Amino acid sequence: MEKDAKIYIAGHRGMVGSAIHRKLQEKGFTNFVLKTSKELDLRNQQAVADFFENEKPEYVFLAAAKVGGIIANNTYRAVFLYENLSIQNNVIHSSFVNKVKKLMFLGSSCIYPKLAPQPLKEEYLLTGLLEETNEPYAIAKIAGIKMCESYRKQYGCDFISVMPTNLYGPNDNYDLQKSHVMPAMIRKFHEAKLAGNEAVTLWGTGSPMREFLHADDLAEACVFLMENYSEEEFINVGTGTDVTIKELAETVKKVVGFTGELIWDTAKPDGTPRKLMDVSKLHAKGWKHTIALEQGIALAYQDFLVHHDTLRL
Ligand SMILES: NC(=O)c1ccc[n+]([C@@H]2O[C@H](COP(=O)([O-])OP(=O)(O)OC[C@H]3O[C@@H](n4cnc5c(N)ncnc54)[C@H](OP(=O)(O)O)[C@@H]3O)[C@@H](O)[C@H]2O)c1
Ligand SMILES: C[C@@H]1O[C@H](OP(=O)(O)OP(=O)(O)OC[C@H]2O[C@@H](n3cnc4c(=O)[nH]c(N)nc43)[C@H](O)[C@@H]2O)[C@@H](O)[C@H](O)[C@@H]1O
Repeated sequence: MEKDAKIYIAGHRGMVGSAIHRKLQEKGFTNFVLKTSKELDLRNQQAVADFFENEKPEYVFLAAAKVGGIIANNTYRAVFLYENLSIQNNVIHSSFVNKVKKLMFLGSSCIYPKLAPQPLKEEYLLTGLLEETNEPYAIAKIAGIKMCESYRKQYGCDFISVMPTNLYGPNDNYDLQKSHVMPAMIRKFHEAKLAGNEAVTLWGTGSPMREFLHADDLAEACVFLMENYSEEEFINVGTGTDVTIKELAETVKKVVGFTGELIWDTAKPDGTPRKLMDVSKLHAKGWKHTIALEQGIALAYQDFLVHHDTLRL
């Protein structure tokens, strides 16, 4: 990517899009096209077609999506399927029509079968049944992977897909009904500490295992892969290590400084028992994460405190 190349970051106000924007600026890129969902609703096919025809971006990071934690995915199943399919279909097809030089589609580790062997190798895609709570979202993400693969095969487009593991960091969503586990824990422990509560209630049994990558690490990987990866097969992005949700809770509790008890609400779903990424392909390409989990949680908590008034709560 040339330093003055015209870059469109779809979803630049979200956690991932804003991290990619910061990383590109840090690396000296200057020419961005940025639109909020109010300015350009990516579900609207004609609006997206007009935008690409007028702006002619050269590079596209597709980080706009309907995103949420386990309960949001399970509750708004139709919304997650319809909106994600619409957004990605419109952006990927318009990128083809308007001869975008390169596009990156962001998927998620939930594309893998629920009971796939661990760690998850890229070749395990479509080898078994998906986790029930996020099947519609995962189906949309798999369709996005196949869009990029098919546009490359049929039309020769340089469209790549990256599959990030569970993420956290600045600009995360802290709405307790819709968020992922990390922002939920940060907010719950913080508010319980301030209120002097004796216990915090968390979801499920605490036994599932999850891998966590800081959004700034992901953004660095995305810029690296945009510049160094042009293969048909998608690529996993993660740390290669995971923790139980109980272990995560203990670490977040320590960082936030909450000293009370944990209550596990087992009426809430656990989701996939484990989804640890195999990151050997990414490491072989020359990229490795740098932010350790406890350090990353401290950074995220700091950001939560500083930007509390403007966060999605
Ligand atoms: N968070 C995770 O743990 C995680 C893990 C793996 C993969 N990912 C992937 O990373 C990508 C970004 O996720 P994120 O966590 O950054 O989500 P996020 O913070 O919720 O940001 C999503 C962004 O998408 C934009 N958007 C949503 N609907 C839109 C629409 N109809 N038109 C235009 N823009 C729209 C929103 O723009 P406005 O702010 O302007 O409304 C928002 O800023 C997604 O593809 C997600 O699947 C996330
Ligand atoms: C990355 C995303 O991961 C999502 O799966 P997934 O890791 O289970 O999503 P999370 O919502 O992060 O939940 C991870 C684990 O943490 C538990 N958990 C404990 N307390 C809480 C809490 O207060 N809030 C939340 N949200 N969880 C909590 C939850 O039951 C689950 O076992 C998928 O639904 C998406 O499709 C996407 O792939």
